[in-house]
Amino acid sequence: MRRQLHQIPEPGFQEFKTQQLLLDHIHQLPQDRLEIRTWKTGILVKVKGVQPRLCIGFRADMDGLPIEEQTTYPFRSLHPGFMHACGHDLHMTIGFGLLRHFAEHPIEQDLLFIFQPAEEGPGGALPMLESMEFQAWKPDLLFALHIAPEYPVGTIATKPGILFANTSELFLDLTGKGGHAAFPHKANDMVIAAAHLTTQLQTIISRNVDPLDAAVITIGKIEGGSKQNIIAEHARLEGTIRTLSLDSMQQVKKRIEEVVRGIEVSFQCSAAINYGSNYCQVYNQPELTNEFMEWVQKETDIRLIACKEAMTGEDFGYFLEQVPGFMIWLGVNTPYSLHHAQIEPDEQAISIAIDLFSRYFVWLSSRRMR
Ligand SMILES: CC(=O)N[C@@H](CCC[C@H](N)C(=O)O)C(=O)O
Repeated sequence: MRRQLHQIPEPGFQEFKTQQLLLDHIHQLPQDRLEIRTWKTGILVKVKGVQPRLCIGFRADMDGLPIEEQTTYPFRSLHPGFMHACGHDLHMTIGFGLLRHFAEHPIEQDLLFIFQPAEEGPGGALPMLESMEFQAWKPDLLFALHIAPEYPVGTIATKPGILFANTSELFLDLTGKGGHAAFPHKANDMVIAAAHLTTQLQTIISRNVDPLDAAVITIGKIEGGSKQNIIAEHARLEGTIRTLSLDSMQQVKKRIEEVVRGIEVSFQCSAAINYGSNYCQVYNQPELTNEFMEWVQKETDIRLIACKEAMTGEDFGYFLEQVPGFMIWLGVNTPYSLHHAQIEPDEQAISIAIDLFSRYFVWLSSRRMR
């Protein structure tokens, strides 16, 4: 299933084939305890418990990334320019594996499996959370995982409290006066303005943010100009801001606005700032997370790492604002990072995660019954 999903990566809110493939598999399961709803390109599946007193949820994200795949896989992406380079194909397969397990072996409690679109952007969690479909089935506890290239298979990592950062997308459009390459004094070159802006943005991190309160600005894409001998009238920078505190997010945005105003003056151009979508931090409910970490150490052979927080973003944070739960990293042992065209996560991690969460849900279910 992971390999089928890997071949059809789709951008956020366009996960049509992904949704259909998941639905085809879900419809093949024993249906007597299942209730299935779709929401946009997402899916919610409830597994009715034997004597339910609460509902335990698991969320998997569904979208791919605009990356041209360069893996050695025989099952490479069939969608040119798109790739599952953030492990959502594994996340969905693990979600489905858990769903299949509990459709065949129901437990006391109700379970909710959430297949959520658009995690990479513009963010499916918040609108899904607000939807009638989700609110009608809102779980009492909710869990998720994310693959971690740097950890060996058989390892998980997590921590109570903040796990992932606050994020904001960043889009900057610079407009000046184009012209002939030979007459720079008669134009306002937006390639030069973009180059200065890119480096000045980094001084916000190094000079304006408390070094003990981590923040990141990454410009991942620059576009500008149309030909080598034409001075560019327009340039566009696309990036993302990450901060551990909301105060730093506000401070960074304020400084970006000041730096951009300076660029307008020094390069005699106009600039537009758009912050795109924002995600709140992923905050693991401390009691539940500590309890889970103790349980893993006592009851499983999994190697547990008490990790530090990371500057990754995840719209799962919005779910955790409303429902207690946590997220963990799942070791998949690959030398390439998330969002890299050559990432090849070890598929053995899939069954390890299914086994881990199925045992945890059974334990949680009987424990919460007492
Ligand atoms: C786990 C992961 O890689 N998540 C993404 C979330 C992206 C949020 C948004 N589109 C942004 O770029 O700010 C990440 O890049 O951390």
